[in-house]
Amino acid sequence: MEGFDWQLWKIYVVSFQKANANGNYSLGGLRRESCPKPKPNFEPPVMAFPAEIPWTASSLFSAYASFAAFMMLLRSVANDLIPSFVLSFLQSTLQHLFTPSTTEMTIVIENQCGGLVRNEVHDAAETYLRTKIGPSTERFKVSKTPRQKILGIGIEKNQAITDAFRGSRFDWKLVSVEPQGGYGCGEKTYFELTFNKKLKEKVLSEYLPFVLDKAKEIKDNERIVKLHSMNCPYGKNEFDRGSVWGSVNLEHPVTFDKLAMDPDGKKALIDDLNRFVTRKEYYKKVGKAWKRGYLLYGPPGTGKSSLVAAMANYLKYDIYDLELTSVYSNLELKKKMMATTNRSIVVIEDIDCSAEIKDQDHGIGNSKLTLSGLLNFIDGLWSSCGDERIIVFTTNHKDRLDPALLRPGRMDMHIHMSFCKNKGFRILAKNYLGIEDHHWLFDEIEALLEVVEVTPAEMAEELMKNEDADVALNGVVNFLNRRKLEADDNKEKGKYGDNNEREGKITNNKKEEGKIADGKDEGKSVRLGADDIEEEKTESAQQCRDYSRL
Ligand SMILES: Nc1ncnc2c1ncn2[C@@H]1O[C@H](COP(=O)(O)OP(=O)(O)OP(=O)(O)O)[C@@H](O)[C@H]1O
Repeated sequence: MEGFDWQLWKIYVVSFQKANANGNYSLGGLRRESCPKPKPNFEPPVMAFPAEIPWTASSLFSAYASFAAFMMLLRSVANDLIPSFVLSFLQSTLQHLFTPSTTEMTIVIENQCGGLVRNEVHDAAETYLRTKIGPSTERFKVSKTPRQKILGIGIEKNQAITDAFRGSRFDWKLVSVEPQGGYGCGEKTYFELTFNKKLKEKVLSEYLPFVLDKAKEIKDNERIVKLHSMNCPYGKNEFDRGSVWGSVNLEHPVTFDKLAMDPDGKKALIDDLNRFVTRKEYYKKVGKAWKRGYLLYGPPGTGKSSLVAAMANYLKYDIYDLELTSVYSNLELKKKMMATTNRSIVVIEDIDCSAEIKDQDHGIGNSKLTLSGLLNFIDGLWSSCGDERIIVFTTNHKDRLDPALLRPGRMDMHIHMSFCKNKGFRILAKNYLGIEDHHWLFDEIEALLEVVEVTPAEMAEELMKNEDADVALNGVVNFLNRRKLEADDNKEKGKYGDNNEREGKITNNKKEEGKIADGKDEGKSVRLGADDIEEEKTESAQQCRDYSRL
């Protein structure tokens, strides 16, 4: 046949034989001696294999070009003649037959669960995998907002991260898809989690729950605790927009181990908090709102406010400082309480004297703040507006509180913050002077503390006066001796010694008692204090826990 390249035909036939019969031929090095010799007198157009054909690079290239052209022709003929569903069936069957079966499986974790609801697994993976960025990671993100104290790091798109969990390997990849929709369509991201097929059950029942738990723990640790106040001097930030509260970051560095408290009492409180935060299902089961009330009582300067800050730092709960003197009606109280968030501590400080309720001259019901309004928020309204709430009342005079406030179920735990005693002093000496063990002045100081009443705040002030332990502790001894002499001289001036400030407070509170009595005479239910509470009765009714043994 004129113009037909028989040499190319030979290459085609040879390579075809190799692919099917796994013979001796290979495309890169054709062994011409293996080719069947053409029959004598063999002539085109019958297939011919000239015996001595030189195999050059150009002839190989021409062969490839001819083969490609032939395949294209075949394909277009097949497309024209064979129905498309038959073609796709053949295609998938061939693919199934020739694709080696993989041992791996991939889970796709999208950022949304449908609609606008965030996929918690995606968010948890994002948080968790940040901790897995290591030397093998090629790219990752770094950011910082003005409110952040430390740099935030994040996973970069298409970056693979490898994790190990209980002896198994897991490969993660963050994939980003350009938004398809119009304006307002955010970037869509998803994680691909690839693992051995055999681990499917382990992934669903162990690994992913582990990632969720771990992410929650990381978030909790990173959480910045906020102090919300009704009259926040710094105004409202972007998170408080539309809220009745303003907030600042709670910078109070106090922790439980820095607090001068009886160790047993401190442990009991920490155990109680730990139990509370893990009992979501329990509260649901018994049909109670997930809340807890604490009453902190004791003289000024014994650490009541510090204890609230320590609780907030420990739980990573925000604090809402509710000043009852600025709340004028039950309705206002309701609005303020509804604007608080879950996982928060609502503090009402000095409830005995701050609750100088301002009745309005006009109106009834919600137009004034009443004790029953407050109780309703603790038991009724509060119960229905949120989870994981803690309410703390502080008072210098527990005996002046209305028994209704102390009823079981309202204040679950009563904590007495008392004067500085030996164990409390040791904690302060460690905090302020770094004394871990013993100091030669400790015995003298501890003997004085048995007979002298000083608050932890006063003791802390003395300890801060000098960094040299000997000098500071000598100062403490002198201070305690002075106080002892003064107390001996002024025993008749009352149990707080000659502290004029305190006397003033007591006097004022006594004045207030008068007011309260007057209020009751007038039949008003608005005074939160009470001057006729029997301590014994209240204590026994409450099964009150007293942690005064400092
Ligand atoms: N128990 C304590 N342990 C450690 N430090 C304390 C303790 N009590 C008081 N202090 C120190 O005294 C300061 C004042 O204490 P704090 O305001 O917590 O007392 P308080 O009982 O709330 O007083 P008040 O009743 O006047 O509000 C604290 O900042 C802290 O430095």
